[in-house]
Amino acid sequence: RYFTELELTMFLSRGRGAINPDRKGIFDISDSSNIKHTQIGIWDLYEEIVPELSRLPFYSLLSSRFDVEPFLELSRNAPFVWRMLTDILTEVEGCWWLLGMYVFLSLVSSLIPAMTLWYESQLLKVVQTAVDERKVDTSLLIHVCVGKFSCSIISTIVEHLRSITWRPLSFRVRQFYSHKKLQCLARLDVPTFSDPSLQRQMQNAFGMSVGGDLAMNTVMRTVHLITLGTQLASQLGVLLSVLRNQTDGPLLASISFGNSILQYWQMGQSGIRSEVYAATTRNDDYLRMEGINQAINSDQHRKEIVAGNMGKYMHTEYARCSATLGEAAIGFFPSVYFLGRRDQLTISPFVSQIWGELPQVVFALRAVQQPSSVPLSLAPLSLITSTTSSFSNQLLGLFQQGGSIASQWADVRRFYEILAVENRVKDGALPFPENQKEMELSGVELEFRNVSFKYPGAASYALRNASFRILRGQLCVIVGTNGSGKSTILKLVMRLYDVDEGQIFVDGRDIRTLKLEDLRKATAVLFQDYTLFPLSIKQNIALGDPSTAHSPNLDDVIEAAKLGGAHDFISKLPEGYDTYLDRPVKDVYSGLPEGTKALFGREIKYNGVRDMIQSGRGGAEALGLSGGQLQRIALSRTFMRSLIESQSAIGLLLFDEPSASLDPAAEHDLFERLRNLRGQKTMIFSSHRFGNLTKYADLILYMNDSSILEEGSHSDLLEKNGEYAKIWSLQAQAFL
Ligand SMILES: Nc1ncnc2c1ncn2[C@@H]1O[C@H](COP(=O)(O)OP(=O)(O)OP(=O)(O)O)[C@@H](O)[C@H]1O
Repeated sequence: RYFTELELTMFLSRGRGAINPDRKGIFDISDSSNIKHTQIGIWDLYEEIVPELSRLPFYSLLSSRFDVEPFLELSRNAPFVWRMLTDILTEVEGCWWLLGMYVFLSLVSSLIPAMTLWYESQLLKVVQTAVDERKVDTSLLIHVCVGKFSCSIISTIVEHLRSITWRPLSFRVRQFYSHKKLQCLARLDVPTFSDPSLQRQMQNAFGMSVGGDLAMNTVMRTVHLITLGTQLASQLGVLLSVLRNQTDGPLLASISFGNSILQYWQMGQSGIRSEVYAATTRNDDYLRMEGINQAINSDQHRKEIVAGNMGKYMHTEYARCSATLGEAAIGFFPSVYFLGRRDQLTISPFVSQIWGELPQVVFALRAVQQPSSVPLSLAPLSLITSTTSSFSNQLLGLFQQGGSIASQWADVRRFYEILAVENRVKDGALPFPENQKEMELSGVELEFRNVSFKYPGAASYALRNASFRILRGQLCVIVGTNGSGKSTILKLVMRLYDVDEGQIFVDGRDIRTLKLEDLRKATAVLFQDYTLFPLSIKQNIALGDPSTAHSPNLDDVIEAAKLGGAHDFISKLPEGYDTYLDRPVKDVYSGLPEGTKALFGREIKYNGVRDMIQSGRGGAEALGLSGGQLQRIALSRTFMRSLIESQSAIGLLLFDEPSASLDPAAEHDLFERLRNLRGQKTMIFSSHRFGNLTKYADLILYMNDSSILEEGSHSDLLEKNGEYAKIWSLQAQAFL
């Protein structure tokens, strides 16, 4: 229970020494020798204890416990980055030269700082000679000035060209990877997709954005790392050439360099130290505050809040909790930021400040000690300190980039792993049905043999030792109490999940041997927990038959809607079949509220935009459709594939509570239509209402507590005078 409450936040891209978040080992918060507990406001933070020195760059190389993990991690991820690069180069049109150009320009721009530095050193030389000898080397001065100006001009041109190349490159890569991501997700089955570990992996790899951002960021950061390396090498060259001619140069350079390291160390002082940490809060007031906050902000609860008069209470309660908590009423990261800092003054900023002054002091001391060896001007001192600090900044930049690139590369690996993830429900090899004509005319035969099934992660069975047989063309009704396993049977027939024990046979063949696509093509289903897509009503219905959904025949859609009892109300909507059930793209308006005259007396009206959108395709949201009306749209989608004469390539119809939101007259009509239209196709209904259908059923399965208790026809079961008969008479009495 404790762990499920934990907001487990692994190291994402916080820089420095990335550690593989899915590395083996246990993060056990009760292990106090490895995990440190800190209370920050209302939050309990559990951090893996890391050695203090590990915040130094390349600590792992220097320490006695040589830690190869970050390097292994990089080498493990490198092939995936390589694959991404080859994918971009080979599959994205025109990316060869765009990427080549981008890398080339980046390299050129990385050499410019060193060239500038070199010209600066030359300039200082000119100044020093002028001071020493009272004469100016004009040709060198002109040479240096031209060089410096050229550097600035080249740098501006290169930056411009880089941004010109970057735009199309980034656009194409983004588009390519968003397709790839969608394609990958579209193929995942139910248990694989809802697996929490895959969900977490997707969160890391996709984040809030599409894969394109990941790919483009990786390319950019990797190129940046390479150019940083070049920049560093070229600056080192300049630095060495400057140091070579200066007495005390190495001493001054190492003092400046030491200061940069100290600053880097200070940067890591505040906040969370370890890359593996978890934080949780069990503060009742805070939990309640957040609950109220979420309820007030989402439109899902508005009805209840208004009707139940809860607004005022929620507001006062929120204020009370907030007052009780005071400053601590904030989320985890702000808590770390505001409350986690140690307020006492530490020694290191003083040290760093004083250290910053050291080069000048050393220089002065040396001048006093050995006046003859020191030049008259301070030019070399300033050159050495500026060159060294620029160099050490680049070097520290490299350390930081090196750390965050590792986590970026890890995201690339996760991305490709998700692309390759295998569905849990394995495809079969046998085509289905063996005889299409026969199936269309007389349906399929279905048999469950000792089937038991648990939902992934669930503790108890949703279906236990179920055995039954439905012959071709039969109508089967599954009745039973809530949660008894009715919908589960239908989900297993669709092979959304695989059984844990026992077998299911379709036309005498094990369901696992059949091609999944064929099986699903031969079946039409309406789930109890159906969903409608944020697309137009026409597309929602047309998707019942994906093979024609890209340009559906409107007559077929209307016919399906008539069968589903939806046509009448759809045609009354202003946009008819083009009405969007939920607009997937929100319109954009400026921040000023409509009707306001705040803008220098001008009235704000957005009607123009709205009319424009509504007169176009896919207009207003179909807000205000009732539950029953939405169910009819879902029914029409099922009919789209199943009962239209021209497209009746199916042999099995599954309906899970198809009439739950329908009024009695509509329910009666629906059942009549279904019975007439199904012909000889096999049909299974799940329902907890008795009567309308059970009378006509060839087979009734009465379920309770995940098991089939009784089976037979209506008259068989009445004769048996068991549970079914009891409930039947209860319901019948209610109507008498
Ligand atoms: N996705 C799921 N994950 C875990 N458990 C589930 C899931 N779906 C259903 N269950 C559980 O499996 C059992 C059977 O559920 P099922 O939906 O088959 O019942 P049902 O008979 O159709 O109920 P109802 O009449 O309320 O629709 C229930 O105990 C339910 O809580």
